[in-house]
Amino acid sequence: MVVSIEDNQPSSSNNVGGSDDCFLVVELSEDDPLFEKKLKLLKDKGFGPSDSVYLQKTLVPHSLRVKLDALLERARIIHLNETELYFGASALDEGITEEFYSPRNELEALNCVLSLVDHYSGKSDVTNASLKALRVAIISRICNFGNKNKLETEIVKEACNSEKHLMSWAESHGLISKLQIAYVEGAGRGVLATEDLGVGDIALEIPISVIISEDLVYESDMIHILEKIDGISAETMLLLWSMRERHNIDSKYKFYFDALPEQFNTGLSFGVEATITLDGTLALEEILQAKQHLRSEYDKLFPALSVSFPGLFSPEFYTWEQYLWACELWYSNSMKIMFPDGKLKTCLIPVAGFLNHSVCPHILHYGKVDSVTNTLKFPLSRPCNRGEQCYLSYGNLSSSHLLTFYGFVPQELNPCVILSRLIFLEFFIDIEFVVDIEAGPDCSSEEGCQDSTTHMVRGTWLSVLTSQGLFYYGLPSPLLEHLRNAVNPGLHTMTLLQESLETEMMVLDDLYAIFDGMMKRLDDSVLEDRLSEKWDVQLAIQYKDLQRNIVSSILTACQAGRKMVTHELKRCMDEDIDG
Ligand SMILES: C[S@@+](CC[C@H](N)C(=O)[O-])C[C@H]1O[C@@H](n2cnc3c(N)ncnc32)[C@H](O)[C@@H]1O
Repeated sequence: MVVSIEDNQPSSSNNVGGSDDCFLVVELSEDDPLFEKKLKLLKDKGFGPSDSVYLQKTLVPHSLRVKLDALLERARIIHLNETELYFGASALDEGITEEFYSPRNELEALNCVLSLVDHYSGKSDVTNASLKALRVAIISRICNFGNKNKLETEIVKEACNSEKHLMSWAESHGLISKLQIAYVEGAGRGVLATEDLGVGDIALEIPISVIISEDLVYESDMIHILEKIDGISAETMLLLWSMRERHNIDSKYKFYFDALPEQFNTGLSFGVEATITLDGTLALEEILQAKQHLRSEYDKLFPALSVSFPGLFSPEFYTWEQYLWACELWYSNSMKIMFPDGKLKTCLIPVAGFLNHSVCPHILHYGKVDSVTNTLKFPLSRPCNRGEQCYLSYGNLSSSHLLTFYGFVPQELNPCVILSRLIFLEFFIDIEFVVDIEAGPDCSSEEGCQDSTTHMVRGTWLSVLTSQGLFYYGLPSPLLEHLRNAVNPGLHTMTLLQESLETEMMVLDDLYAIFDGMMKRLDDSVLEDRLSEKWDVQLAIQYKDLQRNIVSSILTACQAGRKMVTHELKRCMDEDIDG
């Protein structure tokens, strides 16, 4: 995505003038992997790939709001990720005017427009008063948005010595932090703002000298053995390096390793009972496959390496359990960082590794080392008040992925927020899951075949109906389209004619059957005292509850749809009889 500014002054022909007037352009980059889909969406809304929004020198508040909305509408589409695009498109196709697609997308869009304004305002010869007013309006929207999506954090206890030592060590290497570590309810450690932080403030600035990257393996005595292993990745080398370094009392990173938990409690460590509890869910397959894959990777390396090089790969440090621990560490704590040499490396980042995940994060833009300061900066995209927990987004990850590799189930958004908006899109990643449905005959011709074979659904909680009433039911259009095509490949336009309605009924019946089968597999055996269960069983129950809620809301949507279609079919037939 490119955000650009058009410096051209308006020509006299378009009847605007004055050297302090300006154009702001939100531009869709042709390099965007989702370019075609976003372009279509932009066009559907009557926009182009790089529309200019003209800003007069001064604007009355109402006009300013209109301009900001115009910029935001485009910026939202340009910043959609694949999942948001999938669901967002359905709402737009059906004429639902959506306030926003997801908290992350809204913050991206607001920050994109903000950077546009800041870039333009930074020009020494610009004295456009509207730019200043626009900036104030954007910041105010960001603050309001953040306040609506605020998550309360319950502090369990202060940081322990291991975390305090890590902080002091990192500071001695140049860390600048406006955050402090604490134990928070439900997420182990987290970080809290030590002062009121505003948009653009740097919450953390981490010198690269404390970052753990593949460079350390290349400098280590292991490298001459590791580089002889056919096809070994930098990540696997790091995994093996960290398994030994963890026990090295002279390690430069001792304070980092000392502050890591003995056990990570992700889905990869689930015991038998928790695994059984997951029966019928999508996460079960993901966990079993991931574990099987890791075990086969381990078996390729061990005990062979320990037998051949016991000095480097001591058997006591390279057990399967310790390998799994290192996998969990890297899956749940690593970040991909771009270094000044242009290389993208998977890294462990002391202190930043205490940032927990949220769908409405404070930090959106990080991940590129500043080549001037040789530091990694974590700037805020929305304010974080003193004492408030500061969050990051771990990315566009499904709930089964979060369970498997991070060991938590995302929390639903506040139900009041949901009800007040009466729309399903906000649920986004929290309740999304993937259903494999056999690909339609035309899928091979479409770009990104994965899209065509994998469909996503999410709970609607409320059945959303469009102004047209039919053919939507709060379910994503790409999924409905796919099923329509499978049921009746010749049918191209949806009308209220009998053939369309019968197709619709079959689609809804198929969907109902799929999800009804899924619901039956998600038995709801109530566990009397959940808190007395082990951590993994509790987590599995939480995940299963979430899945059940989603499936239940989809079944409700299907039922409501079937009722409507039955009604329309009856009307259609009555009209036929009446002639
Ligand atoms: C990068 S670490 C964050 C620091 C971590 N809380 C700790 O105590 O070290 C990622 C881990 O934090 C926990 N976590 C992160 N976000 C969470 C959330 N929203 N809810 C619950 N746990 C979360 C999970 O255990 C996850 O594997």
